[in-house]
Amino acid sequence: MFELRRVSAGYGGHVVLRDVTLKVPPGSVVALLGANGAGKTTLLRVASGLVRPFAGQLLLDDRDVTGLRPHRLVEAGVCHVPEGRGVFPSLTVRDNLRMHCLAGREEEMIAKAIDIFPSLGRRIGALAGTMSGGEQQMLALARAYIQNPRLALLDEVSMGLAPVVVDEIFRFLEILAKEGASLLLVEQYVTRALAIADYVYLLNRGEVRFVGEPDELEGSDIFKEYVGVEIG
Ligand SMILES: Nc1ncnc2c1ncn2[C@@H]1O[C@H](COP(=O)(O)OP(=O)(O)OP(=O)(O)O)[C@@H](O)[C@H]1O
Repeated sequence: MFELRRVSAGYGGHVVLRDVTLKVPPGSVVALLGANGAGKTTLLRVASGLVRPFAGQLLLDDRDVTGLRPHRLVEAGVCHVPEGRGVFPSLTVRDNLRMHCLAGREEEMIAKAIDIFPSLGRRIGALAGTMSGGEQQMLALARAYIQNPRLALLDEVSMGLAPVVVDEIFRFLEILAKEGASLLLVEQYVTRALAIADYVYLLNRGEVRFVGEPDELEGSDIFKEYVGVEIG
């Protein structure tokens, strides 16, 4: 179980998250929804150790991991696929993948990446920056996948991509979850996120306004109230 317990966080003196409690049970998919600026990206940054909370705790299997450096959280199985992907454009696909491989297991782990996204195999020697947005996103996801994450933090991973690529990415997310990873998913395609989610959190101005199962949200006006549009 991964948990943010009563977390407040932000940047400098600017408070973005206020007293946020959020739980990601083992093997579950949690969708984190909210309007632009609600604090979703900040919450993922807190979860991966990039932003240190002002108050509150991060717990991983009841162990207090608050204040651990990001690489320690990676070692504990927390993988962050950030907004903007974070791939290195001037490195090849192979070298982007190699940076996330364990010593001595490079070939096996790269094969695993190609197996899940065959198009990466066809571009293995290409510079990442020369690939399409969809291929770069697949590379970012493959880097997380080959590390066998226990918790994947996924920030708008389908943003700006063609529908056929979005389909492939959602198929991948289902495989990732079936293989046992927990997912914390920030996603603009709300209906698609709800279709694979076990639980939903709705964030508004840095506070949690709703926690429940997707069915409960679909039947209520609360999404429209805080996000300003109907679910769709
Ligand atoms: N590095 C930063 N320094 C200062 N303020 C920031 C920084 N990043 C985000 N903010 C502010 O924090 C607030 C929440 O931003 P955040 O990106 O977490 O929201 P979000 O829900 O992910 O929004 P979006 O859907 O637009 O990405 C906003 O007011 C934003 O301007």
